[in-house]
Amino acid sequence: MTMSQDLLDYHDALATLLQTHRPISRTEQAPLAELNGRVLAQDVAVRFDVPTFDNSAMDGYAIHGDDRRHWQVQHRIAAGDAATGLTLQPGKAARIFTGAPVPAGTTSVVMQEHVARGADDRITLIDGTRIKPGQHIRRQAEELQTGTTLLRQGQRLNPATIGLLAIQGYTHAPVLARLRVTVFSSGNELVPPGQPLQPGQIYDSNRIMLITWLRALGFEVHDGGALPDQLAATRTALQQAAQHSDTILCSGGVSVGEEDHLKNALTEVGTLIQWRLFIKPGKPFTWGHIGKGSGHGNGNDNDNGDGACRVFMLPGNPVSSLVTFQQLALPTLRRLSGLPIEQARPLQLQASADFRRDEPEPRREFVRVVLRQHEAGWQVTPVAQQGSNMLSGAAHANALAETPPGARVAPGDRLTVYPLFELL
Ligand SMILES: Nc1nc2c(c(=O)[nH]1)N[C@H]1C(S)=C(S)[C@@H](COP(=O)(O)OP(=O)(O)OC[C@H]3O[C@@H](n4cnc5c(N)ncnc54)[C@H](O)[C@@H]3O)O[C@H]1N2
Ligand code: MOO
Repeated sequence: MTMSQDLLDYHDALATLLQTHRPISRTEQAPLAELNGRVLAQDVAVRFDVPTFDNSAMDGYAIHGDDRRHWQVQHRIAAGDAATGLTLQPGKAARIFTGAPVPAGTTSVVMQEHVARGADDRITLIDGTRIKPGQHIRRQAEELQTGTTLLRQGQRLNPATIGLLAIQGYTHAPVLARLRVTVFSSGNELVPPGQPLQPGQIYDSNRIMLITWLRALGFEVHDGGALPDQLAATRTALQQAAQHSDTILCSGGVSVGEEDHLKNALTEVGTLIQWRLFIKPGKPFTWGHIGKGSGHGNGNDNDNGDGACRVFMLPGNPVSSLVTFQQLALPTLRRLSGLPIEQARPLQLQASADFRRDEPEPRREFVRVVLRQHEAGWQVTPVAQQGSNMLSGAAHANALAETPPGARVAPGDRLTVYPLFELL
Protein backbone atom coordinates (compact mmCIF):
# COMPACT_ATOMS: atom_id res chain seq x y z
CA MET A 1 0.00 0.00 0.00
CA THR A 2 1.24 3.45 -0.77
CA MET A 3 0.02 6.35 1.30
CA SER A 4 1.28 9.86 1.19
CA GLN A 5 1.15 12.14 4.21
CA ASP A 6 1.97 15.07 1.94
CA LEU A 7 -0.71 17.39 0.73
CA LEU A 8 -0.74 17.02 -3.04
CA ASP A 9 -1.27 19.93 -5.36
CA TYR A 10 -4.51 19.86 -7.34
CA HIS A 11 -2.85 19.62 -10.75
CA ASP A 12 -0.56 16.79 -9.65
CA ALA A 13 -3.55 14.97 -8.18
CA LEU A 14 -5.61 15.37 -11.34
CA ALA A 15 -2.72 14.26 -13.56
CA THR A 16 -2.10 11.20 -11.37
CA LEU A 17 -5.78 10.30 -11.27
CA LEU A 18 -6.11 10.52 -15.04
CA GLN A 19 -2.93 8.54 -15.66
CA THR A 20 -3.64 5.77 -13.18
CA HIS A 21 -7.26 5.13 -14.15
CA ARG A 22 -7.78 3.36 -17.47
CA PRO A 23 -11.12 2.83 -19.21
CA ILE A 24 -13.13 -0.17 -18.04
CA SER A 25 -13.16 -3.14 -20.40
CA ARG A 26 -16.87 -4.16 -20.24
CA THR A 27 -18.63 -3.49 -23.52
CA GLU A 28 -22.16 -3.86 -24.84
CA GLN A 29 -24.32 -3.16 -27.87
CA ALA A 30 -26.55 -0.20 -27.07
CA PRO A 31 -29.50 1.09 -29.15
CA LEU A 32 -29.28 4.45 -30.92
CA ALA A 33 -31.58 6.20 -28.44
CA GLU A 34 -29.25 5.32 -25.56
CA LEU A 35 -25.94 6.18 -27.18
CA ASN A 36 -25.55 9.84 -26.29
CA GLY A 37 -22.38 10.38 -24.27
CA ARG A 38 -21.25 6.78 -24.66
CA VAL A 39 -17.78 5.84 -25.90
CA LEU A 40 -17.28 3.55 -28.90
CA ALA A 41 -15.58 0.27 -28.00
CA GLN A 42 -14.64 -0.56 -31.62
CA ASP A 43 -14.29 1.15 -34.97
CA VAL A 44 -17.55 1.27 -36.90
CA ALA A 45 -17.34 0.79 -40.69
CA VAL A 46 -19.07 2.54 -43.57
CA ARG A 47 -21.51 -0.15 -44.75
CA PHE A 48 -22.57 1.51 -47.99
CA ASP A 49 -21.71 4.57 -50.01
CA VAL A 50 -23.26 7.91 -49.11
CA PRO A 51 -24.85 9.22 -51.21
CA THR A 52 -26.03 5.77 -52.18
CA PHE A 53 -27.01 7.04 -55.63
CA ASP A 54 -26.38 10.20 -57.66
CA ASN A 55 -29.10 12.64 -56.63
CA SER A 56 -30.22 16.19 -57.08
CA ALA A 57 -29.07 18.93 -54.68
CA MET A 58 -31.85 21.28 -55.86
CA ASP A 59 -35.50 21.47 -56.84
CA GLY A 60 -35.37 21.96 -60.61
CA TYR A 61 -34.64 19.96 -63.74
CA ALA A 62 -32.21 17.22 -64.57
CA ILE A 63 -31.01 17.96 -68.12
CA HIS A 64 -29.03 16.20 -70.79
CA GLY A 65 -26.89 18.76 -72.63
CA ASP A 66 -25.19 21.61 -70.77
CA ASP A 67 -24.48 23.68 -73.90
CA ARG A 68 -28.15 24.07 -74.85
CA ARG A 69 -30.74 26.67 -73.78
CA HIS A 70 -33.90 24.55 -74.24
CA TRP A 71 -34.91 21.07 -73.09
CA GLN A 72 -38.08 19.05 -73.35
CA VAL A 73 -39.43 17.82 -70.00
CA GLN A 74 -40.39 14.17 -70.23
CA HIS A 75 -40.27 12.80 -66.69
CA ARG A 76 -40.97 13.71 -63.10
CA ILE A 77 -38.86 12.25 -60.27
CA ALA A 78 -39.57 13.06 -56.63
CA ALA A 79 -37.53 12.16 -53.55
CA GLY A 80 -38.34 8.54 -52.75
CA ASP A 81 -38.95 7.63 -56.40
CA ALA A 82 -36.64 5.21 -58.16
CA ALA A 83 -35.04 6.30 -61.43
CA THR A 84 -33.94 2.83 -62.44
CA GLY A 85 -34.37 2.06 -66.11
CA LEU A 86 -34.79 5.72 -67.00
CA THR A 87 -32.27 7.40 -69.34
CA LEU A 88 -32.38 11.06 -70.38
CA GLN A 89 -31.73 11.54 -74.07
CA PRO A 90 -29.92 14.63 -75.42
CA GLY A 91 -32.15 17.70 -75.26
CA LYS A 92 -34.48 16.11 -72.71
CA ALA A 93 -35.12 16.98 -69.09
CA ALA A 94 -36.78 15.53 -66.01
CA ARG A 95 -38.59 17.58 -63.39
CA ILE A 96 -36.64 16.70 -60.23
CA PHE A 97 -36.61 17.51 -56.51
CA THR A 98 -33.91 17.73 -53.86
CA GLY A 99 -32.77 14.25 -52.85
CA ALA A 100 -34.39 12.50 -55.83
CA PRO A 101 -32.20 10.18 -57.90
CA VAL A 102 -30.94 11.70 -61.13
CA PRO A 103 -31.63 9.48 -64.13
CA ALA A 104 -28.87 8.06 -66.30
CA GLY A 105 -27.84 10.53 -68.99
CA THR A 106 -28.15 13.55 -66.71
CA THR A 107 -25.35 16.03 -67.34
CA SER A 108 -26.48 18.72 -64.84
CA VAL A 109 -29.34 19.92 -62.70
CA VAL A 110 -30.64 23.45 -63.17
CA MET A 111 -32.56 25.20 -60.41
CA GLN A 112 -36.18 25.89 -61.21
CA GLU A 113 -35.53 29.62 -60.63
CA HIS A 114 -33.17 29.59 -63.61
CA VAL A 115 -35.59 28.30 -66.27
CA ALA A 116 -38.95 29.32 -67.70
CA ARG A 117 -41.38 26.49 -68.42
CA GLY A 118 -43.74 26.81 -71.33
CA ALA A 119 -47.16 25.24 -71.78
CA ASP A 120 -45.52 22.74 -74.13
CA ASP A 121 -43.34 21.45 -71.28
CA ARG A 122 -40.33 23.05 -72.84
CA ILE A 123 -37.94 24.72 -70.42
CA THR A 124 -35.76 27.64 -71.45
CA LEU A 125 -32.71 28.89 -69.60
CA ILE A 126 -33.19 32.42 -68.33
CA ASP A 127 -30.85 34.96 -69.95
CA GLY A 128 -27.63 35.50 -68.08
CA THR A 129 -27.68 32.06 -66.45
CA ARG A 130 -24.64 29.86 -66.97
CA ILE A 131 -24.43 26.14 -66.44
CA LYS A 132 -21.36 24.67 -64.84
CA PRO A 133 -21.16 21.11 -66.20
CA GLY A 134 -22.23 18.55 -63.61
CA GLN A 135 -23.71 21.20 -61.31
CA HIS A 136 -26.11 20.40 -58.46
CA ILE A 137 -25.57 16.65 -58.62
CA ARG A 138 -24.57 14.97 -55.36
CA ARG A 139 -22.44 12.07 -56.56
CA GLN A 140 -22.62 8.55 -55.17
CA ALA A 141 -19.91 7.99 -52.49
CA GLU A 142 -18.71 11.60 -52.55
CA GLU A 143 -19.22 11.72 -48.75
CA LEU A 144 -18.69 8.15 -47.45
CA GLN A 145 -17.10 5.19 -49.18
CA THR A 146 -18.03 1.57 -48.42
CA GLY A 147 -15.41 -0.19 -46.31
CA THR A 148 -13.79 2.92 -44.85
CA THR A 149 -14.08 3.88 -41.17
CA LEU A 150 -17.19 5.78 -40.16
CA LEU A 151 -16.33 6.35 -36.48
CA ARG A 152 -13.28 5.38 -34.47
CA GLN A 153 -12.94 3.46 -31.23
CA GLY A 154 -12.73 5.89 -28.31
CA GLN A 155 -15.03 8.46 -29.94
CA ARG A 156 -17.59 9.88 -27.56
CA LEU A 157 -20.98 9.75 -29.23
CA ASN A 158 -23.10 12.88 -29.51
CA PRO A 159 -26.33 13.67 -31.35
CA ALA A 160 -24.44 14.25 -34.63
CA THR A 161 -22.53 10.96 -34.48
CA ILE A 162 -25.73 9.12 -33.52
CA GLY A 163 -27.38 10.66 -36.59
CA LEU A 164 -24.43 9.45 -38.65
CA LEU A 165 -24.92 5.89 -37.37
CA ALA A 166 -28.59 6.16 -38.38
CA ILE A 167 -27.57 7.36 -41.87
CA GLN A 168 -25.74 4.06 -42.19
CA GLY A 169 -28.75 2.09 -40.97
CA TYR A 170 -27.18 1.00 -37.71
CA THR A 171 -29.66 0.34 -34.90
CA HIS A 172 -26.98 -0.32 -32.23
CA ALA A 173 -23.32 0.44 -31.65
CA PRO A 174 -20.61 -1.28 -29.59
CA VAL A 175 -19.85 0.95 -26.61
CA LEU A 176 -18.16 0.71 -23.25
CA ALA A 177 -20.61 -0.27 -20.53
CA ARG A 178 -22.00 2.50 -18.38
CA LEU A 179 -19.89 3.00 -15.28
CA ARG A 180 -21.65 1.61 -12.19
CA VAL A 181 -21.28 4.09 -9.36
CA THR A 182 -22.46 3.46 -5.80
CA VAL A 183 -23.00 6.66 -3.81
CA PHE A 184 -22.81 6.73 -0.01
CA SER A 185 -23.05 9.53 2.45
CA SER A 186 -21.63 9.13 5.93
CA GLY A 187 -22.51 10.52 9.33
CA ASN A 188 -24.86 9.80 12.24
CA GLU A 189 -26.27 13.30 11.92
CA LEU A 190 -27.75 12.69 8.48
CA VAL A 191 -31.47 12.27 7.89
CA PRO A 192 -33.17 11.92 4.49
CA PRO A 193 -35.49 14.80 3.53
CA GLY A 194 -39.07 13.85 4.42
CA GLN A 195 -38.31 12.71 7.96
CA PRO A 196 -38.50 15.02 10.99
CA LEU A 197 -35.20 16.37 12.29
CA GLN A 198 -34.17 15.56 15.86
CA PRO A 199 -31.78 17.86 17.77
CA GLY A 200 -28.29 17.64 16.27
CA GLN A 201 -29.47 16.19 13.01
CA ILE A 202 -29.30 17.70 9.52
CA TYR A 203 -30.73 16.68 6.18
CA ASP A 204 -28.50 14.70 3.86
CA SER A 205 -27.89 16.91 0.81
CA ASN A 206 -24.66 15.53 -0.62
CA ARG A 207 -26.09 12.19 -1.63
CA ILE A 208 -28.94 13.55 -3.73
CA MET A 209 -26.66 16.23 -5.19
CA LEU A 210 -24.18 13.60 -6.37
CA ILE A 211 -26.81 11.11 -7.49
CA THR A 212 -28.69 13.60 -9.67
CA TRP A 213 -25.45 14.94 -11.08
CA LEU A 214 -24.19 11.47 -11.97
CA ARG A 215 -27.51 10.39 -13.46
CA ALA A 216 -27.67 13.51 -15.62
CA LEU A 217 -24.28 12.52 -17.02
CA GLY A 218 -25.46 9.01 -17.88
CA PHE A 219 -23.76 6.98 -15.14
CA GLU A 220 -25.50 3.91 -13.75
CA VAL A 221 -26.05 5.04 -10.19
CA HIS A 222 -26.83 2.96 -7.16
CA ASP A 223 -27.90 4.77 -3.99
CA GLY A 224 -25.97 3.12 -1.16
CA GLY A 225 -27.68 5.17 1.55
CA ALA A 226 -26.10 6.88 4.56
CA LEU A 227 -23.39 5.04 6.50
CA PRO A 228 -23.39 5.29 10.30
CA ASP A 229 -20.25 6.52 12.08
CA GLN A 230 -19.11 2.97 12.78
CA LEU A 231 -15.99 1.39 11.40
CA ALA A 232 -17.30 -2.17 11.08
CA ALA A 233 -20.52 -1.17 9.31
CA THR A 234 -18.62 1.15 6.99
CA ARG A 235 -16.08 -1.53 6.16
CA THR A 236 -18.80 -4.06 5.32
CA ALA A 237 -20.78 -1.58 3.23
CA LEU A 238 -17.73 -0.57 1.20
CA GLN A 239 -16.70 -4.14 0.62
CA GLN A 240 -20.16 -5.23 -0.47
CA ALA A 241 -20.61 -2.27 -2.79
CA ALA A 242 -17.22 -2.95 -4.36
CA GLN A 243 -18.47 -6.32 -5.64
CA HIS A 244 -21.10 -4.82 -7.95
CA SER A 245 -19.67 -1.37 -8.65
CA ASP A 246 -16.95 0.03 -10.86
CA THR A 247 -16.58 2.94 -8.47
CA ILE A 248 -17.72 4.01 -5.04
CA LEU A 249 -18.26 7.66 -4.31
CA CYS A 250 -18.81 8.68 -0.71
CA SER A 251 -18.91 11.95 1.14
CA GLY A 252 -18.07 12.76 4.75
CA GLY A 253 -16.01 11.02 7.37
CA VAL A 254 -12.59 11.51 5.72
CA SER A 255 -11.14 14.12 8.05
CA VAL A 256 -9.15 13.56 11.23
CA GLY A 257 -11.85 13.17 13.91
CA GLU A 258 -12.24 9.80 15.60
CA GLU A 259 -15.74 9.59 14.17
CA ASP A 260 -14.28 9.79 10.66
CA HIS A 261 -14.06 6.11 9.68
CA LEU A 262 -14.00 6.13 5.92
CA LYS A 263 -10.24 6.24 5.41
CA ASN A 264 -9.62 3.52 7.96
CA ALA A 265 -12.31 1.34 6.46
CA LEU A 266 -10.74 1.75 3.02
CA THR A 267 -7.31 0.87 4.38
CA GLU A 268 -8.72 -2.28 5.94
CA VAL A 269 -10.68 -3.60 2.96
CA GLY A 270 -8.65 -2.16 0.10
CA THR A 271 -5.88 0.28 -0.69
CA LEU A 272 -5.75 3.95 0.17
CA ILE A 273 -3.67 5.74 -2.46
CA GLN A 274 -3.89 9.38 -1.46
CA TRP A 275 -5.38 11.39 1.38
CA ARG A 276 -5.44 15.18 1.46
CA LEU A 277 -4.74 17.80 -1.15
CA PHE A 278 -3.47 21.35 -0.82
CA ILE A 279 -6.77 22.81 -1.97
CA LYS A 280 -9.58 24.89 -0.55
CA PRO A 281 -12.18 23.65 -0.17
CA GLY A 282 -11.77 19.89 -0.22
CA LYS A 283 -8.51 19.26 1.62
CA PRO A 284 -9.37 15.74 2.89
CA PHE A 285 -10.18 14.37 -0.60
CA THR A 286 -9.12 10.72 -0.71
CA TRP A 287 -8.89 7.98 -3.29
CA GLY A 288 -8.03 4.31 -3.47
CA HIS A 289 -9.48 1.00 -4.56
CA ILE A 290 -11.05 -2.21 -3.29
CA GLY A 291 -10.51 -5.57 -4.98
CA LYS A 292 -13.42 -7.61 -6.25
CA GLY A 293 -13.20 -10.54 -3.89
CA SER A 294 -13.52 -11.13 -0.20
CA GLY A 295 -11.10 -9.75 2.30
CA HIS A 296 -8.12 -7.49 2.16
CA GLY A 297 -5.21 -8.44 -0.03
CA ASN A 298 -7.18 -11.01 -1.99
CA GLY A 299 -4.95 -10.34 -4.96
CA ASN A 300 -7.71 -9.21 -7.25
CA ASP A 301 -6.51 -5.64 -7.27
CA ASN A 302 -2.89 -5.00 -8.04
CA ASP A 303 -1.11 -1.83 -6.97
CA ASN A 304 -2.51 -0.03 -10.01
CA GLY A 305 -6.02 -0.97 -9.02
CA ASP A 306 -6.69 -2.54 -12.43
CA GLY A 307 -9.96 -4.43 -12.31
CA ALA A 308 -10.68 -3.17 -8.81
CA CYS A 309 -13.52 -0.95 -7.66
CA ARG A 310 -12.21 2.61 -7.58
CA VAL A 311 -13.08 4.60 -4.49
CA PHE A 312 -13.39 8.38 -4.19
CA MET A 313 -13.99 9.91 -0.78
CA LEU A 314 -15.22 13.47 -0.82
CA PRO A 315 -15.08 15.70 2.25
CA GLY A 316 -18.46 16.08 3.93
CA ASN A 317 -18.87 19.84 3.80
CA PRO A 318 -21.31 20.22 0.91
CA VAL A 319 -19.22 22.69 -1.08
CA SER A 320 -16.10 20.58 -0.53
CA SER A 321 -18.03 17.61 -1.93
CA LEU A 322 -19.20 19.63 -4.91
CA VAL A 323 -15.76 21.03 -5.71
CA THR A 324 -13.81 17.79 -5.35
CA PHE A 325 -16.45 15.91 -7.34
CA GLN A 326 -16.37 18.38 -10.23
CA GLN A 327 -12.61 18.92 -10.27
CA LEU A 328 -11.25 15.46 -9.42
CA ALA A 329 -13.71 12.58 -9.14
CA LEU A 330 -15.78 13.42 -12.22
CA PRO A 331 -12.81 13.77 -14.60
CA THR A 332 -11.61 10.38 -13.36
CA LEU A 333 -15.05 8.83 -13.87
CA ARG A 334 -15.04 10.24 -17.39
CA ARG A 335 -11.65 8.63 -17.99
CA LEU A 336 -12.89 5.30 -16.60
CA SER A 337 -15.88 5.62 -18.93
CA GLY A 338 -13.52 5.65 -21.89
CA LEU A 339 -12.69 9.27 -22.66
CA PRO A 340 -9.13 10.13 -23.66
CA ILE A 341 -7.30 12.01 -20.88
CA GLU A 342 -7.54 15.36 -22.65
CA GLN A 343 -11.33 15.09 -22.97
CA ALA A 344 -11.77 13.83 -19.42
CA ARG A 345 -10.36 17.00 -17.87
CA PRO A 346 -12.77 19.64 -16.56
CA LEU A 347 -13.73 22.22 -19.17
CA GLN A 348 -11.83 25.44 -18.52
CA LEU A 349 -11.57 28.97 -19.85
CA GLN A 350 -9.79 32.19 -18.96
CA ALA A 351 -11.69 35.07 -17.40
CA SER A 352 -10.78 38.33 -15.75
CA ALA A 353 -11.42 38.90 -12.06
CA ASP A 354 -13.69 41.77 -11.16
CA PHE A 355 -12.78 41.48 -7.49
CA ARG A 356 -9.90 42.08 -5.16
CA ARG A 357 -8.41 39.75 -2.55
CA ASP A 358 -5.58 41.21 -0.49
CA GLU A 359 -5.25 38.38 2.03
CA PRO A 360 -3.24 35.60 0.37
CA GLU A 361 -4.79 32.12 0.60
CA PRO A 362 -2.04 29.51 1.13
CA ARG A 363 -3.96 26.68 -0.57
CA ARG A 364 -5.01 26.57 -4.22
CA GLU A 365 -8.58 27.75 -4.05
CA PHE A 366 -11.67 27.16 -6.14
CA VAL A 367 -13.72 30.30 -5.55
CA ARG A 368 -17.45 30.00 -6.26
CA VAL A 369 -18.17 32.68 -8.86
CA VAL A 370 -20.71 34.01 -11.29
CA LEU A 371 -19.22 33.91 -14.79
CA ARG A 372 -20.57 36.52 -17.21
CA GLN A 373 -19.76 37.61 -20.72
CA HIS A 374 -18.79 41.29 -21.03
CA GLU A 375 -17.73 43.28 -24.08
CA ALA A 376 -14.15 42.70 -22.96
CA GLY A 377 -14.66 38.94 -22.55
CA TRP A 378 -15.50 36.63 -19.67
CA GLN A 379 -15.55 38.09 -16.18
CA VAL A 380 -15.99 36.47 -12.77
CA THR A 381 -17.50 37.80 -9.55
CA PRO A 382 -17.44 35.74 -6.34
CA VAL A 383 -20.78 34.85 -4.74
CA ALA A 384 -21.36 36.11 -1.22
CA GLN A 385 -21.28 32.88 0.78
CA GLN A 386 -17.85 31.26 0.37
CA GLY A 387 -17.88 28.89 3.38
CA SER A 388 -17.27 25.25 2.45
CA ASN A 389 -20.38 24.42 4.51
CA MET A 390 -22.50 26.99 2.61
CA LEU A 391 -24.14 25.30 -0.34
CA SER A 392 -26.30 28.40 -0.83
CA GLY A 393 -23.23 30.19 -2.20
CA ALA A 394 -22.36 27.44 -4.64
CA ALA A 395 -26.02 27.17 -5.62
CA HIS A 396 -25.91 30.77 -6.90
CA ALA A 397 -22.60 30.28 -8.69
CA ASN A 398 -22.14 28.96 -12.21
CA ALA A 399 -18.39 28.43 -12.16
CA LEU A 400 -15.30 27.87 -10.03
CA ALA A 401 -12.39 30.31 -10.37
CA GLU A 402 -8.98 28.89 -9.52
CA THR A 403 -6.50 30.99 -7.57
CA PRO A 404 -2.92 29.65 -7.19
CA PRO A 405 -1.41 28.97 -3.75
CA GLY A 406 -0.54 32.19 -1.93
CA ALA A 407 -2.22 34.35 -4.55
CA ARG A 408 -3.66 37.78 -4.04
CA VAL A 409 -6.18 38.88 -6.63
CA ALA A 410 -6.59 42.31 -8.22
CA PRO A 411 -9.36 43.38 -10.61
CA GLY A 412 -8.42 42.48 -14.19
CA ASP A 413 -6.23 39.51 -13.21
CA ARG A 414 -6.63 36.52 -15.55
CA LEU A 415 -7.98 33.46 -13.76
CA THR A 416 -8.63 29.92 -14.90
CA VAL A 417 -12.33 29.24 -14.57
CA TYR A 418 -14.25 25.96 -14.65
CA PRO A 419 -17.93 26.24 -15.61
CA LEU A 420 -20.30 24.28 -13.36
CA PHE A 421 -22.96 22.00 -14.86
CA GLU A 422 -22.24 23.20 -18.41
CA LEU A 423 -21.85 19.66 -19.69
CA LEU A 424 -25.17 18.43 -18.26
N1 LIG B 1 -9.22 19.05 13.23
C1 LIG B 1 -9.59 19.16 11.95
N2 LIG B 1 -10.87 19.21 11.66
C2 LIG B 1 -11.25 19.32 10.36
C3 LIG B 1 -10.27 19.40 9.36
C4 LIG B 1 -8.92 19.31 9.70
O1 LIG B 1 -8.02 19.34 8.84
N3 LIG B 1 -8.62 19.17 11.01
N4 LIG B 1 -10.69 19.57 8.07
C5 LIG B 1 -11.93 20.26 7.90
C6 LIG B 1 -12.32 20.25 6.54
S1 LIG B 1 -11.37 21.21 5.51
C7 LIG B 1 -13.39 19.59 6.08
S2 LIG B 1 -13.85 19.75 4.43
C8 LIG B 1 -14.17 18.74 6.92
C9 LIG B 1 -14.41 17.42 6.18
O2 LIG B 1 -14.59 16.43 7.05
P1 LIG B 1 -15.25 15.06 6.73
O3 LIG B 1 -15.08 14.70 5.32
O4 LIG B 1 -14.77 14.12 7.73
O5 LIG B 1 -16.78 15.35 6.86
P2 LIG B 1 -17.70 15.27 8.14
O6 LIG B 1 -16.90 15.61 9.32
O7 LIG B 1 -18.40 14.01 8.08
O8 LIG B 1 -18.67 16.43 7.78
C10 LIG B 1 -18.24 17.75 7.61
C11 LIG B 1 -19.50 18.64 7.60
O9 LIG B 1 -20.30 18.33 6.51
C12 LIG B 1 -21.61 17.90 6.93
N5 LIG B 1 -22.05 16.80 6.07
C13 LIG B 1 -21.45 15.60 5.99
N6 LIG B 1 -22.11 14.82 5.13
C14 LIG B 1 -23.15 15.54 4.67
C15 LIG B 1 -24.20 15.27 3.77
N7 LIG B 1 -24.32 14.09 3.17
N8 LIG B 1 -25.10 16.24 3.54
C16 LIG B 1 -25.00 17.43 4.14
N9 LIG B 1 -24.01 17.75 5.00
C17 LIG B 1 -23.11 16.82 5.28
C18 LIG B 1 -21.41 17.45 8.35
O10 LIG B 1 -22.57 17.47 9.08
C19 LIG B 1 -20.37 18.42 8.84
O11 LIG B 1 -20.96 19.65 9.19
O12 LIG B 1 -13.56 18.52 8.16
C20 LIG B 1 -13.06 19.70 8.78
N10 LIG B 1 -12.58 19.38 10.07
O1 MOO C 1 -12.00 21.05 2.54
MO1 MOO C 1 -12.60 21.90 3.85
O2 MOO C 1 -12.94 21.90 2.51
O3 MOO C 1 -11.67 23.45 3.41
O4 MOO C 1 -14.02 22.80 4.36
